[in-house]
Amino acid sequence: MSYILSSVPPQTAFSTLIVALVLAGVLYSSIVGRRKDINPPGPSGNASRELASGQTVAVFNRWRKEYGPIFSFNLGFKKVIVLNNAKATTDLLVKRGDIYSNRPRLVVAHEILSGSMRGLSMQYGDMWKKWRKMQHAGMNGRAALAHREHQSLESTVLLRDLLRTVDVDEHNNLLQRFATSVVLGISYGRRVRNLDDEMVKQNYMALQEYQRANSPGRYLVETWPILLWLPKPLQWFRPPLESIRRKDTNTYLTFFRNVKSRFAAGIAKDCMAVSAIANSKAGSDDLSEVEVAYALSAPFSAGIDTTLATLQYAIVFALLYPEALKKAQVELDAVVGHGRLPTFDDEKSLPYLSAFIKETTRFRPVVPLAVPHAATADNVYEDYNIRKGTVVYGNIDALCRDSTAFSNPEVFTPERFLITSEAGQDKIDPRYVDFNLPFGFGRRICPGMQVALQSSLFWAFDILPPASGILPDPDKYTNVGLTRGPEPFNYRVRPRHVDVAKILEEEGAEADVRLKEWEY
Ligand code: HEM
Repeated sequence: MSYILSSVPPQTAFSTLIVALVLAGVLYSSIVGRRKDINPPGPSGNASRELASGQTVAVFNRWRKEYGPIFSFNLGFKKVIVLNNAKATTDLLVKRGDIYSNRPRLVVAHEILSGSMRGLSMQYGDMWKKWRKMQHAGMNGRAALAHREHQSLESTVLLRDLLRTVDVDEHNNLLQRFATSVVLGISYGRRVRNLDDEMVKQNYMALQEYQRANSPGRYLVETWPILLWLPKPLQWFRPPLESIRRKDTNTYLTFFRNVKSRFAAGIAKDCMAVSAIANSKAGSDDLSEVEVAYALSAPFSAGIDTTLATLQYAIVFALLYPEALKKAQVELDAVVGHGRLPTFDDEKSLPYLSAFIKETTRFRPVVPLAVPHAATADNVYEDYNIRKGTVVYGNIDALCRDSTAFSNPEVFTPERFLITSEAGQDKIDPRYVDFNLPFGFGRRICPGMQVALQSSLFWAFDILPPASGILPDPDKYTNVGLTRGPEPFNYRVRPRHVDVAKILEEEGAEADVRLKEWEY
């Protein structure tokens, strides 16, 4: 998932001229009596340099200790506010969803390169609402049943292949292939057999261009959108970006039209593309064909790194907390037994396992700062006047470590999510019942959060330290845009009982055949 912090203003004579214009604007607004800016405390000056280290989470957490739960700073000409407690994030990002559901403006990556069609960075408004409706329709209801079937089959193949493979690098490829296939199954009803797949490569290419276009300081127009007032032929930055856009558009349209042909032939699997085709009404003001084609790429940009990192953390915590893994396995043995793989229907009977997964997402949230929101109107909160256009981060990492919400937050404790009985009364903190904090806030909350994580890994395998005995350090991260995962680590898997290999080989062979329905 990518949404990089904004760009650094360059020091040129031209910028001096613009500064003069901006100052004139500020002077004008103070003369006409605008409410005085009162910002939360924070570091002075332009914070770009400090944030350029790429250690944004660590820097934010340091500033939180220094300036308090709501702090602010300047990034170029942008004002940024970071919310670090549950009250402020709920008050603003959830309860004032009508004001705080926008995204910061991305002139190059979103507007020019993507024709304003990428939902993740889309401004809040009618088009985003249609985009979001399409995401929901494609992930829930009838489509969800097809996703579950596809995901279960892929999961069986994954376990079988993990068992056959000793090399940990190869394990990571298998996990990544699994996450990629699940996500492309959601968008296009299509399976990915290996990571050299053309659809995967082309999607990655488009994503890399988007990330490159987002690199801080790369484009003057990002800091000075006033350059968009130049006649188009004079906008020197535009032609290469538009050429990439034509290529991306072509790629996405080809993917979508492929599903359309399969739909017409009656052979398309249920997926987001199919639900978009089925729900579109001639002559309506729905998303256009090209907008739908772009919308179908959203799960690829937002769903793969996040799913993969969560799976990797589940393995890390199984290694670091073997007693928690053991409890999950005792539960699996009691509910599922040794004779078959777990299914989605077992989920409700596996509370400890589901608590383990929740705790995994809390203990090291994989999108630690969510995706930045932005305010669409001036408003007052506590003692502060927050201006329209202010960028607002909900610091998920800090919220998940808040000791007023989670007792002993630095200890991995799935039990906190279990219902306990005290004096004959069932007890659970209501905040934990639908725990979705790692998935963001309010109207922008992750639409893919129902894409369930797999339970069968722990059914099949004991997760063991490598021969070297070196365990992973959960505080060493690999960052990909706004997503983070653990640094590469070693481990071994060992089948838990005599029947595992036989079941995985048999069910794996059957899954290979059934998955052909998703192959094209
Ligand atoms: C464990 C896995 C995942 C985590 C932790 C996660 C987390 C997040 C977070 C924190 C946000 C930002 C919410 C905000 O702005 O407040 C987000 C947005 C989003 N996620 Fe996920 N996500 C996960 C998996 C997925 C999957 C599997 C998909 C798709 C199949 C997906 C699709 C999206 C999309 C499209 C958005 C943008 C929503 C918008 O801007 O309206 N995510 N996710």
